[in-house]
Amino acid sequence: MCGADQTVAPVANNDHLVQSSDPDHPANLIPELCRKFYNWGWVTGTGGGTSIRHGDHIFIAPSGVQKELMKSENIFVIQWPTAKYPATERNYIRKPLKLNPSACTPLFLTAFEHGAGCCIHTHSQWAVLVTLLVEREKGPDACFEISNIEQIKGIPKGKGKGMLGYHDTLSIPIIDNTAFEEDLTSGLEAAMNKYPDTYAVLVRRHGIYVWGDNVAKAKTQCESLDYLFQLAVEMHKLGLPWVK
Ligand SMILES: CSC[C@@H](O)[C@@H](O)C(=O)COP(=O)(O)O
Ligand SMILES: [Zn+2]
Repeated sequence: MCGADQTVAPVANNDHLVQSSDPDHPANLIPELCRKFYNWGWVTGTGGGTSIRHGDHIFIAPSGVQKELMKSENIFVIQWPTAKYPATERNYIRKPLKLNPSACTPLFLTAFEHGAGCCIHTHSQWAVLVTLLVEREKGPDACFEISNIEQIKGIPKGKGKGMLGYHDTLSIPIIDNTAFEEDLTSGLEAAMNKYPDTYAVLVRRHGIYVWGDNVAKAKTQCESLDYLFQLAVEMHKLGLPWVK
């Protein structure tokens, strides 16, 4: 098309940031992943979610919506890097009308500060049950530990350290839940500082935050952990120890 009457469509609210025909674009991947996570019992009843960093943009789902029905047009975009607090000053460069960003946003941003490319939050019942089986008396030292199970090899030893081996012990720190999601942020930061090699933090009576260098790693690590939590619950019922 050419000629003097050619018009340029106005750019409204940076909508182009969530419009792509690439299925791997974060604005398409987040809804697609959440549909899978819903079917796995990870994000039912609006709980849980996921966020992806793509260059200097963070893609975040809205709050309180049916996560499995979300569309790319519902996605928020934040310019990265950004301050985590206060919420109102977050640098949203795309904000869908009539929606609020996920209450998990400061927790996702904490994972990105830690070098993650994707962070997944689930309300998996296996994760919740494991937090109930680990003794609470251990306080800030509470950790889920398991060894000598093949699937442990799906979890990294730490950044640039390769994957855990069959005989290694996997340790996932557990923090206490809070009344409001964003108040979990300091607990998450403390657990990350105490366990700098961890890629996940369990939240007692709530679920888990899992992150990875990219989407595939965050997803497969989250799958491996969920497998291990389910196995651990069944082992507990049979009186089998988690660590050999
Ligand atoms: C079922 S309510 C769950 C929320 O309080 C929270 O824990 C959660 O995981 C999702 O928060 P959201 O703000 O909808 O992204
Ligand atoms: Zn939650």
